[in-house]
Amino acid sequence: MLTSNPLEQYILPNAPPTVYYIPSFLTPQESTTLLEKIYKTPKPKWVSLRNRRLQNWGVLAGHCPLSDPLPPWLTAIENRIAALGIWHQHSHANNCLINEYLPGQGILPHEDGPAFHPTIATLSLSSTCLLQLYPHGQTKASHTLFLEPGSLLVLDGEVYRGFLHGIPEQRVDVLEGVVNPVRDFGKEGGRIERGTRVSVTFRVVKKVAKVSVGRVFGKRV
Ligand SMILES: O=C(O)CCC(=O)C(=O)O
Ligand SMILES: [Fe+2]
Repeated sequence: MLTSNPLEQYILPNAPPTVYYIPSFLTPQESTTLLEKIYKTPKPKWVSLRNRRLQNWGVLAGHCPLSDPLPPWLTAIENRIAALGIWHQHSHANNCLINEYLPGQGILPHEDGPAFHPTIATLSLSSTCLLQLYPHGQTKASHTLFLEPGSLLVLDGEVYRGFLHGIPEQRVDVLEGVVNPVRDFGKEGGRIERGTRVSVTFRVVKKVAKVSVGRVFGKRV
């Protein structure tokens, strides 16, 4: 079948619009290089939280978009992602959040919120995990995705705005009703042990609102 948009073949039809999942987006060499760079980063760059640790690169929400470019090793991989055309009018991401989860760690259901353009692109490295979607106001997940190392997941539009996403804090994932193909990782009901997983999430921090000249000095002109 001819499709006008090469990304269309990666849409998950059983997920809310629009989830793209590309299983082997990274080559093994790209994955290795990315992990080496992440672990070579000086220790103070890591921020430790209760259930994961993270590095935040590029523009931070509320900061000037020109303030802090991504480092070249992230720009190289972002260029590959941007070539898919996922950032719409923005053309490139300007923020990258790197999360490291030990087995049993995860991230509670949350939304990334209005500070970002409503598209997220996440690379998974080193371990598989489940990512669950929760319609706003519901505590039960409506959709479960299986993320394998080397994959790229893109959440765009309605699924970004109308759903929370979370990674269950568990050491073993059970393949139950997963909405994307799990290939040779297991069958329905199969159990998969988590290893240490690293995710690399690119986003576009929206332009900070311009402060009017008259208000800079605390009064209107
Ligand atoms: O690790 C992931 O795949 C998701 C990370 C995430 O949702 C976040 O940092 O906001
Ligand atoms: Fe998130």
